[in-house]
Amino acid sequence: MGERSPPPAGRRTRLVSSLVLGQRACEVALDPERGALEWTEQPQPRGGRESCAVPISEIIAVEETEIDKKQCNSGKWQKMAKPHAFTASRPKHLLVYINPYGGKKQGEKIYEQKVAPLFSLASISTDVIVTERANHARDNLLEVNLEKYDGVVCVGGDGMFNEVMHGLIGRTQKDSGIDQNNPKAPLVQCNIRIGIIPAGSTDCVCYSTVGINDPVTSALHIIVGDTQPLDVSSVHHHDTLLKYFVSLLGYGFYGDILKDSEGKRWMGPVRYDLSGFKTFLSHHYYEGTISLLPASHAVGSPRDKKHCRSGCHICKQSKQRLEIEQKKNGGEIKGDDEGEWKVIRGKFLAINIANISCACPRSPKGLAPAAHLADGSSDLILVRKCSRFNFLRYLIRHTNRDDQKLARGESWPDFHCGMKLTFPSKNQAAKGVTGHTWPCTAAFDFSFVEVYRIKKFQFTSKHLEDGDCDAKKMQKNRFGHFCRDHPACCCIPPSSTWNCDGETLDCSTIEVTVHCQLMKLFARGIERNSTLEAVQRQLC
Ligand SMILES: CCCCCCCCCCCCC/C=C/[C@@H](O)[C@H](COP(=O)(O)O)NC(=O)CCCCCCCCCCCCCCC
Ligand SMILES: Nc1ncnc2c1ncn2[C@@H]1O[C@H](COP(=O)(O)OP(=O)(O)O)[C@@H](O)[C@H]1O
Ligand SMILES: [Ca+2]
Repeated sequence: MGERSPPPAGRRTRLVSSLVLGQRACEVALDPERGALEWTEQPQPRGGRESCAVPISEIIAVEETEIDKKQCNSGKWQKMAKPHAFTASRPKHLLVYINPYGGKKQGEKIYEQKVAPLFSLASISTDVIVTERANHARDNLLEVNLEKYDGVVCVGGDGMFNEVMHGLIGRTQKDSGIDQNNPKAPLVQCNIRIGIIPAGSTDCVCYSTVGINDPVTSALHIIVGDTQPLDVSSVHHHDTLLKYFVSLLGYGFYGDILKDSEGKRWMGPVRYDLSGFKTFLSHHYYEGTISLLPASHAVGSPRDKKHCRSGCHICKQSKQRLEIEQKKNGGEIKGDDEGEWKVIRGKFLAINIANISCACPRSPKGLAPAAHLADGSSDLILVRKCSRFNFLRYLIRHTNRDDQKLARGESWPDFHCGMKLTFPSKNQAAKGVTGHTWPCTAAFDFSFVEVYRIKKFQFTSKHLEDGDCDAKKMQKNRFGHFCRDHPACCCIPPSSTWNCDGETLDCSTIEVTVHCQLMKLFARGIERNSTLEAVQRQLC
């Protein structure tokens, strides 16, 4: 570095130099206008030169090599004094919790092999705690001195993330004198960021906020200090806080899968498939009453085709709204009870509340593809009693992967309804073919599925409304032939359990409130795949 080309009038100096990358000579430029480091290969004899650029804010470390090998330590790269000081928002000290039993039990290995070397390269110091029991991380966070850390990292799945989040939310409310058991209490935002290194069974929070469950990608988001605000919902039973959740609160299908899978943890992530198959066959439905308060402030609907992406303007609007409200109320965020409650009674196979899309490798678009990470609302999905065949059609639509790249002339089979999506070849395009019909793959396009964007929710199971279990009915159901609706089982379970970020809740009667942007993650949301989204827009 060092050579200067004269700056054009009104522009800042562009530093240009030559660099040897392996055997190839490159021209390297530091462009202050674009805030990027660019390098271009010197033209090859047979033509063609490749150009690359990296934003300065995303450079992890700068290292120097000595030209005179005698002077250097066996030719090793030398670290500069402050290689991490590229932007102010980068963490320098992190507190790391590893669940050694999450997912395929690879948490410690993933951290040691893939993450720790990157943290060290970026000069991040860490205190690492390998958990010894469930709730170890949560309890530790309630008393540890957090002031010395710039963030907390959890290595594990959604359950582990949920635990760390409880520790931080609990700590923040305790320090501010807020009673978490009061469902109407204005909660105080947590300013310390959480980074998730995926090493669990579903990794839905990581996948939905980063776009992939890859430990290295997550580590890089932590290192460069990305910030992604996140909605959190609280679940109360009368005046007792049961839990907070970020991904899914599910009753019926997902509650039953979780309950069944609890004893199969030794199997690892496959436990969910096995319990899923079993739960699918049992085909239980549950009766109850739902009350919901629509998210009148929310822009958009659960059926939108425009999904929450990096820099989402809907989430930005929510942030502005929140800041105005905080200024008005002296820093507090008051619960918003405005609007008219809607009451729905019925028999449901599944009641799902998704705070975020709930995208994960099993369902790349998620249960609620249009849900936003930080808009202060959740998407409520009600799947009413229907045939097994229809429920299977609904489930299969979640496996849709239409966010993958498609090359010209390539198609991918849509086994859901027997149609194929094809990106037109150049010849076809020249003849005006824009692509085959976009298949009808929305999981919500069924008469037995309803969706709502909500800010509050209540549920009471029918058997509790009726004054609990009718003894005669329960006795009758001991004999399979009395069980008309469930020929394959010997009793109708009166109620299911709630699956709350992968943990079961003991109460079925609950009250849910969405807390806009209560947490912050080291992430930046899912980045746009411009090529693909352009194709989709063309075809739709
Ligand atoms: C026929 C195939 C149908 C596949 C349907 C896939 C839908 C997947 C939706 C997943 C939503 C996940 C929401 C996130 C929940 C997590 O927070 C939570 C905790 O995660 P952690 O273990 O990492 O701590 N994970 C879970 O609750 C697990 C959800 C289990 C989803 C597996 C569902 C498999 C269903 C298989 C049905 C088989 C039907 C076969 C019929 C012939
Ligand atoms: N050392 C430990 N022993 C047992 N359970 C633990 C330990 N550390 C964390 N847990 C609990 O394990 C549960 C599941 O962890 P998670 O990392 O989400 O794995 P998975 O994705 O496989 O469910 C969480 O609820 C967490 O509280
Ligand atoms: Ca949301």
